[in-house]
Amino acid sequence: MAPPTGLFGWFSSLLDWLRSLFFKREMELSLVGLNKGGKTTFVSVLTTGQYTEDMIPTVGFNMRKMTKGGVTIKMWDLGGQQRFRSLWERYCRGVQAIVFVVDAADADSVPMAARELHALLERPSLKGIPLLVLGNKNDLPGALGVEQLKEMMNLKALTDREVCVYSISCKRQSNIDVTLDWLTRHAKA
Ligand SMILES: Nc1nc2c(ncn2[C@@H]2O[C@H](COP(=O)(O)OP(=O)(O)OP(=O)(O)O)[C@@H](O)[C@H]2O)c(=O)[nH]1
Ligand SMILES: [Mg+2]
Repeated sequence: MAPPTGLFGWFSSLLDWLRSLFFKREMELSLVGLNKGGKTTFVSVLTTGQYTEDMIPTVGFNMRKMTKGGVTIKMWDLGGQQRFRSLWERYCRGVQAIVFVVDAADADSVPMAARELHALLERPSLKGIPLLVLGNKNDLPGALGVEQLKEMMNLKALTDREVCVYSISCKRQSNIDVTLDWLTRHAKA
């Protein structure tokens, strides 16, 4: 971790540290979404702080763990290719949040992403689990914004759970901090 600068930075790291001593919490989340959306890249940015260009498609799934402000986050990073989508439901059961990553710069893929999302969330085993939709690759020209994604993916129809949407870029590391804040707020007490 980079040393904090100034008194405020020092004080806030101290608070983080104290919080982590007294309030250890954990959470489990699953990352789903069509292939090439950027799920594995997102996990890599969160855990290493580095953006790497040459990701290989996920076969089956990967599991990664990280700790942030006393919250241990266990992440199931699932393969998005057609043949792995039948695994999603099993790995989403019992998690504190489902994170659905969309390639916001590939508008043609959004209807298919929306179909897969709604089909997944119809499963009774996943009832009520909070959903975070990440419109990734907002560094690319023409990337869809939050309102466009809400509309195109018919997110208004999801009324039985908390739904949040952020526009992010793993490449520019934009909005990664607010995403991580949302996640840690959903840890088990
Ligand atoms: N421009 C841009 N490209 C990105 C961004 N995030 C990821 N990519 C690229 O998108 C491609 C796919 O990324 P992955 O992380 O492998 O996607 P995935 O969702 O894990 O794909 P599967 O494992 O097949 O489901 C890679 O070439 C990444 O470099 C981003 O924020 N901006
Ligand atoms: Mg992947």
